[in-house]
Amino acid sequence: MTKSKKPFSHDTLYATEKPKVEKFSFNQQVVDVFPDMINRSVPSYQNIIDCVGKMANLLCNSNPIIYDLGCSLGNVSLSIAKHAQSKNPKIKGIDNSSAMIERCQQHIDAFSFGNSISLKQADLVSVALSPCNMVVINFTLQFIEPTKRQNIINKVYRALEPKGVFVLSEKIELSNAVLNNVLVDLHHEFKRENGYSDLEISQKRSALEEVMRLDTVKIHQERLCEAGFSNVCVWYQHFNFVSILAIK
Ligand SMILES: Nc1ncnc2c1ncn2[C@@H]1O[C@H](C[S@+](CC[C@H]([NH3+])C(=O)[O-])CC(=O)[O-])[C@@H](O)[C@H]1O
Ligand SMILES: O=C(O)C(=O)Cc1ccccc1
Repeated sequence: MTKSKKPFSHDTLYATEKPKVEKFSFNQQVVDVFPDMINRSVPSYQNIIDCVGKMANLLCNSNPIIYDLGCSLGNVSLSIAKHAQSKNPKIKGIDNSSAMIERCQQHIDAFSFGNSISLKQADLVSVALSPCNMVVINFTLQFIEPTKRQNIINKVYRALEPKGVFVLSEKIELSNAVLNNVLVDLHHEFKRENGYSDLEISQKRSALEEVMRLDTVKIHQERLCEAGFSNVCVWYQHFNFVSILAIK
């Protein structure tokens, strides 16, 4: 029997007070509200998605192989398929959440780009990457245990062909506590403006505490340098959300 395609819902996961806030996980409940949650929680999310598609078109030659690591519902993959259509990309989306991958496949099937995107359920820590021309990790490294991050970046570097493109987007923290608090407050204000209450903001913050560990931009740059990247810049920042471009 085919699964019914439930429409996505408004995110109210943390709207009522919980006796105990469980650790955040990318389960079915999160998948069902994911588009609403990510757009209302990540400043300039849609703009970053569009720009990454345009970068693929600008920076890749014909027939590129492109990884979307931590693909969720495939928004990066779909943006690349759309903006870089004339380059005939072969896009590989990977995510370790079975609920996400299943819904991502339905989402991609609804578009006509299905034959350029293939999906796989796997953990970024252990998955092997084939030779490729571009890798995107959009807001996913932050969910991986910090001690395992360098190996993933090394693996990306080794898989990329010369002139290969790496886009790494992350929520960050600043080592300067005064400035860090300002950016955190600005982000919370962004969430309030998008309809989240103080209770929702604080319960989600507790849920994410052990699951999402943030690095500074300096740590990210050092990891990229350690892996071998010599061309690295921050190409986008909105509050405490950044996107870094590295070219091999
Ligand atoms: N170890 C892991 N291995 C593979 N996937 C993982 C792992 N840990 C977490 N994930 C997956 O990483 C994704 C993070 S969301 C990415 C948004 C997307 N890139 C987007 O541009 O829409 C970001 C967010 O929700 O803030 C989820 O789908 C997890 O299942
Ligand atoms: O919601 C937040 O506060 C965030 O930091 C971003 C986020 C977005 C979606 C899932 C997990 C974290």
